[in-house]
Amino acid sequence: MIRPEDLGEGLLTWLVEQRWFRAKARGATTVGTRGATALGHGLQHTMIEVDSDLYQLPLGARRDIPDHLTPAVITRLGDESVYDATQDTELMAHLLTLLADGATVDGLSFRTEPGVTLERDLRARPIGVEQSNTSIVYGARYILKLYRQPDPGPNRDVELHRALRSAGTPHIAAPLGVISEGDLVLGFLQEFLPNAVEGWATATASVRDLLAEGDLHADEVGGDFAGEAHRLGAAVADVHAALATETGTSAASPDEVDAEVDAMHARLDAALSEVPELAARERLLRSAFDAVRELREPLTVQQVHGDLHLGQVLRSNEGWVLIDFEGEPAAPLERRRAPRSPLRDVAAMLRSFDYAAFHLLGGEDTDRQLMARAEEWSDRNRAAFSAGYAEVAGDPTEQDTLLRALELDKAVYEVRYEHHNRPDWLPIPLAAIQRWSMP
Ligand SMILES: Nc1ncnc2c1ncn2[C@@H]1O[C@H](COP(=O)(O)OP(=O)(O)O)[C@@H](O)[C@H]1O
Ligand SMILES: O=P(O)(O)O[C@H]1O[C@H](CO)[C@@H](O[C@H]2O[C@H](CO)[C@@H](O)[C@H](O)[C@H]2O)[C@H](O)[C@H]1O
Repeated sequence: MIRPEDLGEGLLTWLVEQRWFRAKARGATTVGTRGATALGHGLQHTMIEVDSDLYQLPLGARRDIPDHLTPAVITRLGDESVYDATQDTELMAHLLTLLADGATVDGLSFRTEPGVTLERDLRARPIGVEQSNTSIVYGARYILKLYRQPDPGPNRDVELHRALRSAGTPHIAAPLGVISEGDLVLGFLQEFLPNAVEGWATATASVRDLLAEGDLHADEVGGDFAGEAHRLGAAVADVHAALATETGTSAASPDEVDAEVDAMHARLDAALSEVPELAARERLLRSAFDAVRELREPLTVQQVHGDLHLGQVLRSNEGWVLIDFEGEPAAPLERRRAPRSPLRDVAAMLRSFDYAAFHLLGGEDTDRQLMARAEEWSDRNRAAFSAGYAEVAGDPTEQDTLLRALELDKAVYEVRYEHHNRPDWLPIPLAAIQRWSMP
């Protein structure tokens, strides 16, 4: 068995470089083993505790490392290189076999969903996209997501996919199997959509088309996205309706509404302390949040996606599919599981249209004509999305006070997110907040 403690500084240095390692600012100082299971074929499943956080780290070790595995090497131990096994196609193929067998190895169980029989011997490949976890694709049939920092208890991604599957919505990738250890869900196998394209890629291609055509309007260029935006709105509304049927809805009490508004103010406080440029808009933001306290209609809450944006929707041959129901990254488990207004997802997607429209333009001295075009694209697609949503689950624009507060709250969240992760993109949410404040 490989003991992570024996990998020393090499492991600590490697960990902080991984996209999925969450405590980057704090760094990694100590590593301990919380579980190690030999799964056969040289694959070792390992749970490590880095300082006080639990991570999943499948490991492999070889004397001679083939070229394609060199980037996965963590460090050397004796005469072997120890590496991240998620990048080893042979070892990952073995995981599919364990799932197909319904195996149990020590405490780890590999189970398919009821009625699912898996195809075996499919070629495994790491998906190789930027993501918070690590996913492996099998043939063109399945995708397995290994949660890098699994939460104890029911896994929201799995539970909500199961609920949506049972409601029969076509707007998800079917759940096919789960790898777990006790109450920790470690892996989730789903149908892979081979020809699907991320919403962000198609939307931003459309924006590029428009910006390249200085004289044409958004509805005149070849890559107009409004039809897709409309269908996406309807798909999100269908998912909300299905979640409401399967997991219920309730009316938030006045105290709960107050708590929600207090949380918006608290997020703003945190953002203000890090990004002083926001101070000029503080009054506008606080009054938009407080307006929610005065709403007359009861606030309906239910399970929602929780982290919706154009990178979380795929356009498949059959239509739009929503993925990744884990909820807002980095939010505490309780907050991710709590029922929320479905307008949170709507607001988040509206923000995403704004991002897609403006992400190419950057700072303040941008060409006015291009800014006007981007705004036109954003308005057109936001309206189309809302209209598509309205056809299935009620018009979100009729709740404009709530929608405005939720969009601004999301923009404040994005200010912090960009400040920490992509400072070059900070002007996008800042400029959006600035535009709102204009008459
Ligand atoms: N069912 C699927 N079919 C095809 N591609 C998928 C599927 N699910 C996810 N993907 C691809 O994998 C990427 C990461 O998936 P996601 O569930 O968002 O992982 P993470 O939680 O790590 O961000 C997505 O952006 C998408 O490109
Ligand atoms: O995809 P994640 O679940 O990790 O979500 C986080 O990262 C997103 C960026 O990858 C971030 O989304 C923001 O940028 C998107 C463009 O890259 C844009 O479409 C979104 O509207 C915007 O919020 C998301 O906020 C964050 O939680």
